Amino acid sequence: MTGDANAKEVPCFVGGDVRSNENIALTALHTLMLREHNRLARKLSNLNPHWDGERLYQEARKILGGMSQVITYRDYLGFIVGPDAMAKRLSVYPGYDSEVNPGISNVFATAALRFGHLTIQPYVFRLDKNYEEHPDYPSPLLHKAFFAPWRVVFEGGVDPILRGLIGRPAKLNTQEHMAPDEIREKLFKFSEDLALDLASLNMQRGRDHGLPGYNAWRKFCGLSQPSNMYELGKVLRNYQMAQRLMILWWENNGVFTERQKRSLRDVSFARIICDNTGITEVPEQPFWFRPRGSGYSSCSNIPEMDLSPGRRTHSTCFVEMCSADTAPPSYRQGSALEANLTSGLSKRDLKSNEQVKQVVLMPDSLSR
Ligand code: HEM
Repeated sequence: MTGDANAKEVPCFVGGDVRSNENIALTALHTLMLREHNRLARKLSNLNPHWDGERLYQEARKILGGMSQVITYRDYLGFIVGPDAMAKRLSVYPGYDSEVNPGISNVFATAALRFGHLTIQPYVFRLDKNYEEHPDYPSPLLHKAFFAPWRVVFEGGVDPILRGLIGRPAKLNTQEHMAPDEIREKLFKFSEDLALDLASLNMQRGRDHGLPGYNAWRKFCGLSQPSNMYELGKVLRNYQMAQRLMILWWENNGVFTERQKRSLRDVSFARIICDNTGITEVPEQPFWFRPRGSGYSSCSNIPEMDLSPGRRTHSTCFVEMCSADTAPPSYRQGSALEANLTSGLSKRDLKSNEQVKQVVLMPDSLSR
């Protein structure tokens, strides 16, 4: 499915993993390597006319596997880890060591290698043969290039895209420019029912995988472990960001007033069911199973949360009553604030309260 008016029906490329279609730049690289495989197979066939198809495939595949390691280790990694790490850890292959566990560590896949997400440009550049913006196929915004194989098939093939990858730089990674909205607000916008947020996915995936927190990794790297706002500001070289990070959790000072916190502590899952469904009788403790009867209450007996501490006369307010200028910073910045801990998103990247939209999930008959 795509939301682009020019989109044409083109099945996804088959590449062993559906992600070969994830964006057209990735599709272009997969296509390049696939062509290289076939080119090698043709050459090998000329050299060894007696080889059958299976042998040609396996030999070409073996060469390509070696090629991809040479290029990754010799040509790419040096730019990522720097010459010292290359010299210390990646210089000469020391030979097979059965004691070395070849598995990738959890933190590498779930956090470290995802550094690449901060190098993503908001456009997929497409350049002509002079390495200038392509006159016929301009560079699409990234969200218009997710799962869009039709752009490769009908818009000039892979050459303009490959020129764009080598003829334009990766995004510079700074505290003020971390993840662009193309991946924060519009990830897979046209192929998912709701757009996703890659920075949030990364953080949540870190929690799913039980990764230790920021200070644990600083310790691992021999760095200090900030324990208050001042120290955090110092290591981030950004006191404003440290302050925003420190007020994330709902019980922290400055997020809710004391009255609001008291009111929040009265919240109950039973009441939420009553308020948002046609159900009129619920167990007071929905997580404790008991057959209907004792322990069940009519919704009219279950107290509602008191929203009055959120009236707009207060300097802090419940989010649904706030306008952007009266909302405390934690709300103005929305859930993306949390992203700052690992990715340091800029204020301008963060969602303003005005942009928070209500999601209607209930049929009309049930909404009150
Ligand atoms: C347009 C470019 C990219 C997009 C849209 C993208 C998107 C994604 C998505 C959606 C995931 C899964 C997130 C989750 O549910 O946890 C992911 C995982 C990942 N990404 Fe990217 N990514 C891109 C580029 C990159 C780059 C350039 C790198 C590294 C150089 C990278 C490294 C990774 C790694 C290591 C994972 C975890 C894979 C796994 O453990 O299965 N990504 N990416």
